[in-house]
Parts: sequence; C-alpha cells; structure tokens
Amino acid sequence: MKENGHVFLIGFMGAGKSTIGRLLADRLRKDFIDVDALIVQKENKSISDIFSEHGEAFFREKEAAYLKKISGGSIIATGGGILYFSETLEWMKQNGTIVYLQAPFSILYERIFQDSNRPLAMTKSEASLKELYSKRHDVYSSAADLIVPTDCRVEESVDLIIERLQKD
Ligand SMILES: Nc1ncnc2c1ncn2[C@@H]1O[C@H](COP(=O)(O)OP(=O)(O)OP(=O)(O)O)[C@@H](O)[C@H]1O
Ligand SMILES: O=C(O)C1=C[C@@H](O)[C@@H](O)[C@H](O)C1
Ligand SMILES: [Mg+2]
Repeated sequence: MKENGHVFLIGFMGAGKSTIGRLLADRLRKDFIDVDALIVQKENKSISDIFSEHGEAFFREKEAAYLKKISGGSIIATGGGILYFSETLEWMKQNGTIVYLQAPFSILYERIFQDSNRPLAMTKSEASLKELYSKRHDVYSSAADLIVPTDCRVEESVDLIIERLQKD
C-alpha cells in the first residue's frame, strides 16, 4: 500500500465497492468515502435524477472533480464509470493503489438488475450491460494494481485485499 495514498476500489456495478470499502476502512482504521454517495450529498439529488436532469457527461465531470478533493489515505469506493476520463486514471495511479473487484457478469447481473439506484442497470438490456461489462473488464484489468475476486463471501474478499495490500 502506498504511504499516505488512497485505496481506490474499482469495478462494475454490484462488484462490491461500497460493501467492501466500508468493511475495509473499519479493518484498516481509515476513512471511507463512497464517491456515489458524495455526489448525491453535494448535489442534493439522487444519481438517477442527476442522470435524467443533467445527463451522464455532467455526472462524470462531477465524479472526477469530487474524487480529486478527497483528503489523502482514504478507502474510496468509486463509481463503476470512474475511468470514463483517461486523465482520471493517471491521477489515481499517482495518488494510491487501484484494486479491481472482479466477479463474473452473471453474478453481477443478479445483484444489480432492477435496482432503481443504478440508472444504467435500469435503462440497459441484459445484452448491452454484458457488452459494457466486457469493455470495462479490459479497462479495469489494465488499470489495476491488484485484482480481487468478489464471487465469494464478503469477508474472504476483504481478507484477501488486506493480505495483498500489505505485500504491495
Ligand atoms: N464477496 C463479496 N464482495 C462484495 N459484495 C458481495 C460479495 N458477495 C456478495 N456481495 C453482495 O453484492 C452486493 C454488492 O453491492 P455494492 O453496492 O457493494 O456494489 P458496488 O460495486 O458498490 O456497486 P455500484 O457500482 O452500483 O455502486 C451487496 O449486496 C453485497 O452484499
Ligand atoms: O457503472 C456506472 O457507470 C455507474 C455506476 C454507479 O456506481 C454510479 O456511479 C452510476 O450509476 C454510474
Ligand atoms: Mg457502490
């Protein structure tokens, strides 16, 4: 783990970034920030309302801007689309360790489908979500310092991240 650096959890919707982030922060005694929740709080609107009122590009700009304001050494659950801007990835590489939470599409689909808090999952068909998953899988994999499976018990994923961060 980089000294004073953040731990960025990346991965597709339902991969467990929010769930794992909270537990990881407790175990490592660090602050936990969920970028999705931060945007909702700062903009005082739900993610779905931001998407429908201002569009996806507006959401992505806010996401990148709020991410960069988080103070050092936090555990950060990013949004699934955080790598939308390549410049954000460069910033993340310089400011912490990037952990890709990975699970097969079929498992993630079961976790996210019909969840009204995830506008992309609500508006896209299973086939187009699968296509998005495949594209993102390549981007997340090449961005990651560590890849950790989340198609297991939550505690196993958390233990694995801690073990690998200590070696990193
Ligand atoms: N090993 C695991 N790690 C993480 N989450 C798991 C695991 N096994 C089951 N889950 C479940 O999967 C769901 C993951 O949802 P969560 O909201 O944490 O995902 P997310 O990556 O933050 O999604 P989003 O990008 O939409 O915010 C939770 O309901 C959690 O309990
Ligand atoms: O995968 C995505 O593009 C998104 C995931 C969510 O975490 C939110 O950031 C938003 O719904 C977009
Ligand atoms: Mg989340």
